Amino acid sequence: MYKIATLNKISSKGLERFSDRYTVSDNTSDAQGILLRSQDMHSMALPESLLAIARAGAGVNNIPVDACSKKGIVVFNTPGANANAVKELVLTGILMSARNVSSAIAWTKTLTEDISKTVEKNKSQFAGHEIKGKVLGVVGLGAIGVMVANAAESLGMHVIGYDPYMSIQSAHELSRTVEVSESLDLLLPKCDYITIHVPFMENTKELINEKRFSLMKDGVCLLNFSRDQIVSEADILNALETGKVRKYVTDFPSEKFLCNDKAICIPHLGASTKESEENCARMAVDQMMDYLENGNITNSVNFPNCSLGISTSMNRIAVLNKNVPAMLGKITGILADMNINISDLNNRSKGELAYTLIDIDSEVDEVALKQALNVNGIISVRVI
Ligand SMILES: NC(=O)c1ccc[n+]([C@@H]2O[C@H](COP(=O)([O-])OP(=O)(O)OC[C@H]3O[C@@H](n4cnc5c(N)ncnc54)[C@H](O)[C@@H]3O)[C@@H](O)[C@H]2O)c1
Ligand SMILES: O=C(O)CC[C@@H](O)C(=O)O
Repeated sequence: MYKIATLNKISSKGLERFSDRYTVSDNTSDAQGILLRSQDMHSMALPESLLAIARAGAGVNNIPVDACSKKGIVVFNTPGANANAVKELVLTGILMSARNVSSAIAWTKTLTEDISKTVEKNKSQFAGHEIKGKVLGVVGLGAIGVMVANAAESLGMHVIGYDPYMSIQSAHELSRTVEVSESLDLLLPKCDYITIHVPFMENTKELINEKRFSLMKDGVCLLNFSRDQIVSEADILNALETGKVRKYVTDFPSEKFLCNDKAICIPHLGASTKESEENCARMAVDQMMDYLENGNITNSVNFPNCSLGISTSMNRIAVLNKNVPAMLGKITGILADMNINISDLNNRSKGELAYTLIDIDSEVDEVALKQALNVNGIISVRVI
């Protein structure tokens, strides 16, 4: 039996995929797997039993990924599974800002009498502009950025994108007519709207700051559906105050934005659609089960993708190790010394980490194997 703990509400469309070999609860003690959405795990003690964490979503900044790598805990996310939901809310944000929708609705709700006359007399204060022909800058051309760029183009916007690490898949999916900028600083002065779609990491912390605001057009609209700390709070508040930024549409409200008329605050709803929650949950559960039952890794953010398909051999050995020279030779040498015959093997690396899956046709003494493989560079060993 495998024990799975959920830290957030995970769609039943995902949870129902667990077979009767699994129990699911919110109790993390003795859990082999954790499923979560945005719950912050940084101050949580990781149970010794934990083998994998699956984030039903894209961002993993709520998970202590480095600590997990050291302990041999594989961290998964669900790339692209919620991208369409975010794209639709970003377009909503652009249109709401262009047509002053949120302030207009708030004003309309204050009306008490003679409503149609008052509306016609005063509506001009909320007159907006069309987005057709306006320039949109998309920072980060991953799953969400590419969808936003393509959709905005089809609404008549001219789109400029920037992503120094764009994947082949994104390059393939991005509309040919989207202009690709060589640098962020060259993109900023050209845009009427700028939308951020990069992950939150050390090098994207306050990516949008005072210096970057100074490069933008006066009256630009900034949209942040990525993470709060990618935009400097003090600097965006100042930019709203001076009028450099006309509107800030954010999925990450804080006290200071709630009382600012120029901020359109959304309560982290980017991924909150039935479809997206189901997609993320299905993908997270499938990846978790394939890892626990077969040792296969798909869409991990710390360990490499590696598969030997469904396990049909007598035993499968899964070794998480450091990506240093001679590891594979060491592992296979130890198996040879134990008179274990290898029938299939896959070894993959990603940055400083590597993973080796080995199918064997014989029984194995798990305790003796783990003892023999307790050598420098090996993080963990599992017999499946
Ligand atoms: N609001 C929400 O509910 C919601 C939902 C999903 C994702 N997100 C956030 O959006 C982020 C992006 O999601 P995604 O699914 O598109 O992820 P993704 O990994 O597909 O795309 C991120 C892109 O950013 C690029 N990038 C990284 N650093 C960059 C930099 N300095 N400048 C420009 N580009 C850079 C990467 O190369 C990648 O192509 C997530 O990490 C998450 O924080 C929020
Ligand atoms: O789970 C959510 O609601 C938000 C997910 C989102 O922030 C993500 O990074 O995928």
